[in-house]
Amino acid sequence: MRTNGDENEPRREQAAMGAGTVKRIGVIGVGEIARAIVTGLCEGAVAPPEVFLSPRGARTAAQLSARYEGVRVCGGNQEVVDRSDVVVIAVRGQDRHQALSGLRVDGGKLVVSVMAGVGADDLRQALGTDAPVVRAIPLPAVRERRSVTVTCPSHPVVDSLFERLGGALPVADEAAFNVFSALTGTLTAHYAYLATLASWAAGHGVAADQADAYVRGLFEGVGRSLSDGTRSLDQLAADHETPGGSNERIRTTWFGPAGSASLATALDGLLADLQRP
Ligand SMILES: NC(=O)C1=CN([C@@H]2O[C@H](COP(=O)(O)OP(=O)(O)OC[C@H]3O[C@@H](n4cnc5c(N)ncnc54)[C@H](OP(=O)(O)O)[C@@H]3O)[C@@H](O)[C@H]2O)C=CC1
Repeated sequence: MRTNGDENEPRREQAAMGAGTVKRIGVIGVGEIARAIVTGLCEGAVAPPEVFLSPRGARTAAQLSARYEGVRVCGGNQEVVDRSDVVVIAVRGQDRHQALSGLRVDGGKLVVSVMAGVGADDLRQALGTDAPVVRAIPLPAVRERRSVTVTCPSHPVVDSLFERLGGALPVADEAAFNVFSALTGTLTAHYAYLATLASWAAGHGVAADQADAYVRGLFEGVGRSLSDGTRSLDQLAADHETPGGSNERIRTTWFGPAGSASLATALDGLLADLQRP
């Protein structure tokens, strides 16, 4: 695994040169995460893969095929499978039966599922295939080839595919995979936290645009400090805190043991649901 940051520039260049082995990628379910994956693979790439898209969602598929030369929209999901070496399943979990029923996927294909909460066995059964099934957790920043994607099980072709999009983090089993999946469920709470800070400031008479810009700037700085892997997360917190000062006050009064426990309980509940067969 590699981390985000400027040290990744050579890797982005390598990605832009089209390094990697997958030549034909199919995508069933062309929504937001599919758009990010296809954009990351194709934008500025010298030798991007051929990409075959399902006819749904039509609007995004049409936009991607208009923008990138090697991207085509197929007449149906079976055609996507037939034309591809690697098939990415990117429908919502509840749509998988409709999207996959009746599909023939021979054992020579490689299936990559990005659906949250759908186990590999479940998917293999739904497809009635003995093709290898790899689960992955791409995030929207794969669009800029800046996000590490957790994969399970490790597969050289899939890992190299996600290396092109910012990095691959293969994990040993689906239990670990689900823990990482639960972590990704915390992202929008983070944005909501920032929005709450800005709105609190505006509520105290600060111009809303100034509050918004200031909060963004504060946390961009925090984000940059995370790329310093030599300091633990606890150390980073301590380094930002004066004993008895404002940060310690807010951390201990608002996010004390009860706050931590409440977050852990929410994560435990999410994990239990992700593990449910
Ligand atoms: N968004 C994210 O950040 C991430 C999402 N995921 C996972 O990716 C999956 C998709 O999420 P997301 O992209 O946000 O969802 P979207 O709703 O944006 O995209 C899902 C797409 O699936 C299409 N679809 C529905 N039924 C079929 C079908 N029968 N055949 C082909 N395509 C179909 C929909 O088409 P239509 O528009 O025509 O209904 C839609 O375009 C989910 O399982 C989610 O858990 C994983 C990691 C991150």
